[in-house]
Amino acid sequence: MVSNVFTDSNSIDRADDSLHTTNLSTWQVVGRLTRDHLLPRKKLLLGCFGAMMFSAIATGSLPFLMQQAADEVFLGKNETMLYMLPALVIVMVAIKATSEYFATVGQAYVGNSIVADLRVEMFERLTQADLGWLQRTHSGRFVSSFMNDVLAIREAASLTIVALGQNILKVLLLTGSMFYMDWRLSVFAVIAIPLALRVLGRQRRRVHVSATKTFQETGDLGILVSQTLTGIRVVKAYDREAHETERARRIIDRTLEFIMRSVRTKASSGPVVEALTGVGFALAILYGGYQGIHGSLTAGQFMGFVTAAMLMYQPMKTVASLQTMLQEGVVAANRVFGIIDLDSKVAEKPGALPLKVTAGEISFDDVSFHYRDGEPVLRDFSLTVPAGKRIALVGPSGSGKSTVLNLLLRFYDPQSGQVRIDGQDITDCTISSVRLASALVTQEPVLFDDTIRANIMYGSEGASEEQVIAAARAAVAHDFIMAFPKGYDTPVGEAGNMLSGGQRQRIAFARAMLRDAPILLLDEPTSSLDTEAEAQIQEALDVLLKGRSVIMIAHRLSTVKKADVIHVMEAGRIVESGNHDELVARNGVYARLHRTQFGAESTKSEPSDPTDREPRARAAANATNA
Ligand SMILES: Nc1ncnc2c1ncn2[C@@H]1O[C@H](COP(=O)(O)OP(=O)(O)OP(=O)(O)O)[C@@H](O)[C@H]1O
Repeated sequence: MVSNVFTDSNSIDRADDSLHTTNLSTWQVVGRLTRDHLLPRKKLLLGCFGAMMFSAIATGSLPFLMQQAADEVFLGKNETMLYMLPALVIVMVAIKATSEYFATVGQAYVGNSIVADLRVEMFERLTQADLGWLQRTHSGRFVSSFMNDVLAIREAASLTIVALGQNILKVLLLTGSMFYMDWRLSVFAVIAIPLALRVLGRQRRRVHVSATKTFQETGDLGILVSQTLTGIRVVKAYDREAHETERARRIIDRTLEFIMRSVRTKASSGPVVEALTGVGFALAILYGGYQGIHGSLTAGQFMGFVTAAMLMYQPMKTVASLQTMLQEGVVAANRVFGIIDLDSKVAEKPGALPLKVTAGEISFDDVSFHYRDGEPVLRDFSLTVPAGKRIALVGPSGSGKSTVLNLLLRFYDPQSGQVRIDGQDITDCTISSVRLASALVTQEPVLFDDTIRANIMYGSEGASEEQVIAAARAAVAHDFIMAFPKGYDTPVGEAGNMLSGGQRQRIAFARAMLRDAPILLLDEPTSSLDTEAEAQIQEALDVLLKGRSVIMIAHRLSTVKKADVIHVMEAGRIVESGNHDELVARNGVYARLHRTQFGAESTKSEPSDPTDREPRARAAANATNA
């Protein structure tokens, strides 16, 4: 059954999961958690350990009190002790209870603050990670690390603290008292421990494998949930609900199987230690009893020893099975550290200075770039955008248009050549100053689940209410915003789904307007809209373009015509440049695109007449809405 589980062809194809995990051993993980997260909290930890020590001492004193009770009260008939011993027991139990309370709260605080630290570190790392790396990995995998992996690490950290602070101390104290009482008996009691450790080593490896699979499957479930909900319209339209549910069921079944493998192995580690040490314990009783009959061992000594041995077994079981119990935490930590340790390829040079934008001239000089080795995307690409001018990039799908914007925003750095803004190589400048120089408007407007105001102010947090309203007015958005009962405080819903496409795009324009960057990058902001919505945003687009250096990726004739120069890209190079009429007259790539891509919009009449595009745009819009 398990082998089927491993080889199920319906599992989700994980995008190179090994990329995101480190390969640290149990003790390396414990060492790193101790160094990075436990030692910085050493005062609190010392408090915890102090509380644990009191608890251990109080626990360790109980066998002695038992011994005294047997020897002094029962055999010695000592009445003073009859009253003293219960009082002492109450004091010790009170110390034990109080110190255990503080130890538990302190330990939970440490564990949960490690979770908080790791979540912040991962989030920071993810927001700074290279786009290429992020795009190769499904977001569900990251969500799973945030939700599940860190909790497993917390358990591992708690186990380590308890094992180190409480149980090891208890084991040492109780073993000390056992050896103090009778060393020969003690040797019998601990004789089987080395054998137990060997068996546990094998179990540790089994748990490690199951835990790895469990986390992968849990990540897959996250991916499946997120992609099913994102594509729910297509899932329903293609009648795939049952298929997706079946896929989810298989992943959930596999996860259950792997969890149960871990649980079975871990659950058996306690009994394994118990069975093996029980043999030693039986030998100790045999030897102790023999000594009681034939030797000098008193009943009190024997009872004290037996109490110490019994009290020692539970903490010893915990310490001995620690490696096995820690495996889930180790696997989870390797996944989390894989994210935290990630190096960005786009890095700031030491001593990088902020970009100084004077006029906003952009130039690409002999830029070559590839995402994957051996698959060039831009080849010796050169382009100049004079300050305040608008250029349009057109070209077949995959010709590298979006890549040009990616490089200008430093989402990636080119392998050779330079990208310059006002003569400064942007790889010599700080990343944030380069990104602040541009405002990006994407094909699909990106809105966050917040109010309209927050969405407009995204990236311009210091803006005043008047500035927000002015930006919205310029983007021809103010009137429709005010028509909502809550105005600017209207929530836009997940990804803005409570607004229409045209409204979303105008909010995105208002955001870019408020940002007021000297460079504007447009990734065909009208292509996802139908003709009516497109007509609504043309006016807003005209205001947005005014006075900026603009690179626009254009699929629509109406957008292309707003450019001063049109550059035609093919296979990572500019192959033609000019204005619309020149390029059509040349009868080259542009003319072909004009006929096939946006030319279809205009075959019936005047090319720039947007109403001629209606049937195609409607069809496209209907397809999107399907
Ligand atoms: N993150 C990525 N990793 C690997 N390859 C990529 C990545 N992004 C784009 N590519 C590849 O680079 C090439 C150029 O892509 P790009 O998105 O720049 O083209 P485009 O001209 O903007 O296309 P479209 O008009 O379809 O949006 C394509 O072959 C694409 O498959």
